Amino acid sequence: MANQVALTQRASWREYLELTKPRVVALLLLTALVGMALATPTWVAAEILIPAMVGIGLMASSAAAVNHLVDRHIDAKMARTLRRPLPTGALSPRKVLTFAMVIGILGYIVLELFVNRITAVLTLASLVGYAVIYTMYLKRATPQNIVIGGLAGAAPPLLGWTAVTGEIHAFPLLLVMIVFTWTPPHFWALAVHRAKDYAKAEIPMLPVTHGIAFTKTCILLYTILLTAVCVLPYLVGMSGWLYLAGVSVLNLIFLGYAWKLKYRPEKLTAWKMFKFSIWHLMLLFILLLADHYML
Ligand code: HEM
Ligand SMILES: CC(C)=CCC/C(C)=C/CC/C(C)=C/COP(=O)(O)OP(=O)(O)O
Repeated sequence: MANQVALTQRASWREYLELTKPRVVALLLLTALVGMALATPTWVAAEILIPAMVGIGLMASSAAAVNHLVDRHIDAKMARTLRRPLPTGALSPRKVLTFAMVIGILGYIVLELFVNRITAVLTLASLVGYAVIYTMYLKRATPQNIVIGGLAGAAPPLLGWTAVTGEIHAFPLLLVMIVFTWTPPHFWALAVHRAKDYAKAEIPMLPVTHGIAFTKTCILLYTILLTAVCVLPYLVGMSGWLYLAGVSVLNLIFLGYAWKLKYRPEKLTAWKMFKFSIWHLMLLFILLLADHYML
């Protein structure tokens, strides 16, 4: 009996954790950390680093939980998402709403009290951008949904920077541009792989509205654009040769995938490109960090 109770409790913890899209939030937090680090020549003071990571992490998790809540009916129609806590009935909509509100408000208070107003307000704007503008409106309205909605997910490097300096600067905006141009190849590669799922759920993702061939062309064009945007931190003197050399290798591999997907696709090329997109962005931000502290 006691074991049974412990098992139920553990299962429910896992479900709340799943609501927060933990791996996505972890990568968002890495980009915020790099935004903080690049804002100062020394290491970031723990008094800012800890509350900024906690506050941004809580608010991004809250946005992810709202996305689970609002999308529960379409998630139930797609093979990839039908085992989520709301479609399975493991959590009720009321519990998810309460959870999202509690962690969202907590995150805002942490940023407002221990970081600064500008970071709190910009993080709130990102939460609204993803949970309301993207999830409730754009996702169902236009195939450009993820391009525009991508701005919310691209904001964390700027949030990190403002947490340390209290002001907006062109340097973190370059990092925002990198994540912004990375998002279409990241998502459309997955959408090509899962096009049937999105069609079944009647979500107007690009492969559904404009076909697979056109989506692959867009992926290739955005990947070329991303390659150019990634050079900007080096050109403005924000990063050095270590970043430039590393990011060039990453971009060559990413371009290779985009080219293969368009002209020589195999069954799993789109899925492999999606998987690589995550390594691409993670290693790119680690390179920025290494370049900043090692050189
Ligand atoms: C509008 C923008 C975005 C859209 C539509 C999008 C879409 C998706 C989707 C549908 C998945 C799930 C794939 C699966 O079920 O395996 C995914 C996975 C992922 N995304 Fe994104 N994404 C976006 C932006 C971002 C951003 C900004 C980041 C981080 C900086 C990110 C990081 C990740 C990571 C780490 C995963 C893997 C999660 C896992 O393995 O559980 N995404 N993305
Ligand atoms: C405060 C702040 C920084 C907010 C960041 C917002 C955030 C969590 C962005 C992640 C983007 C993402 C995973 C989109 C997928 O949604 P989807 O509904 O298209 O994918 P799904 O079908 O897997 O749910």
